[in-house]
Amino acid sequence: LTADLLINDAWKGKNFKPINLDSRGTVIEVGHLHPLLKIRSEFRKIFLEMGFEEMPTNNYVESSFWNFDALFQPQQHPARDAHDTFFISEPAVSTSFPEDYLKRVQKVHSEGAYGSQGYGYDWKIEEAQKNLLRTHTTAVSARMLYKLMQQGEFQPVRYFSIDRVFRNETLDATHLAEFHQVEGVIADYNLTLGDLIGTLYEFFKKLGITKLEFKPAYNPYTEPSMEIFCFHEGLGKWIEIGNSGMFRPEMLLPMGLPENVNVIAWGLSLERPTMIKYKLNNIRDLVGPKIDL
Ligand SMILES: COC[C@@H]1[C@H](c2ccc(C#Cc3ccccc3)cc2)[C@@H]2CN(C(=O)Nc3ccc(OC4CC4)cc3)C[C@@H](O)[C@@H](O)CN12
Repeated sequence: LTADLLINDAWKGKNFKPINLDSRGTVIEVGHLHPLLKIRSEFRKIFLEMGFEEMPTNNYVESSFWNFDALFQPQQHPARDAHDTFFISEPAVSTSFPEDYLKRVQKVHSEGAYGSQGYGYDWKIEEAQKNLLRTHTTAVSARMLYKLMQQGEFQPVRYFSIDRVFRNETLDATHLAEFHQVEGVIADYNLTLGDLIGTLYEFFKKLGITKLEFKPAYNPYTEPSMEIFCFHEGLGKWIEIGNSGMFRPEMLLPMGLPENVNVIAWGLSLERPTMIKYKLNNIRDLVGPKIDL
């Protein structure tokens, strides 16, 4: 039956086969959501359910100041080396920083402050000005905590972010030069390590993970720090599922946060849970060019 047959009633002389109401429509090849984006939506839903506000992470290029110095990460730390970090040649530097805050950061690194002896090195602004591809979304968490105190009186907040970070690492089956970091941050009065552990139990329970173990770890910007492990029933073994800690006073006090405010935070990647859920062994099956070698 066509439009022409309908126009001049020619259809009336034609024999049509009976309509088969049980037949299925033509299958139309449609698009699919990328697995990473599906898992990202799952994490976003969990954070929103827990009362977290999403941080603005749309700046892949960051200054060394916000990516490292603001986090009390010393300028000679190996992670700030070109072997681990992608530095940007154009624009090579950022030059506008909050003057008084920058001075407090310089002091806490070089001479020490707030009861901390600092690192005792000659802190250089040129090092802090170097632009890079952010190595963690914790740079955004630092910006948000500083901004919080610029808006007036401290108030408790819960922030989260899920976005790309870049590390100049050796590539292998499970590591690319970039991955998506998932990060949760809670700032409130008198938070303890118990609050961090309780929050982690609540967060991972929503992922169906209940058997957690914590191992002491080290991060330049958190003390204490803990690696997070879970017993994965499907894999039948303990696996590392993230890292966490309490931001150091040397990071928080220069921002102007009150002494009785603590900030707990944790991070994990988006790729690892996605690869496990979709039973992928090579990260290139998840991202990157489809090259059949
Ligand atoms: C250079 O590697 C960094 C990345 C990535 C990572 C590590 C640490 C942080 C962090 C942090 C942090 C700490 C303190 C304060 C703020 C942020 C973020 C991402 C994962 C972190 N990891 C990781 O995601 N593992 C993971 C997470 C979830 C998961 O779900 C399955 C259903 C059960 C499975 C696995 C652990 C390892 O994969 C690790 O080898 C690789 N890590």
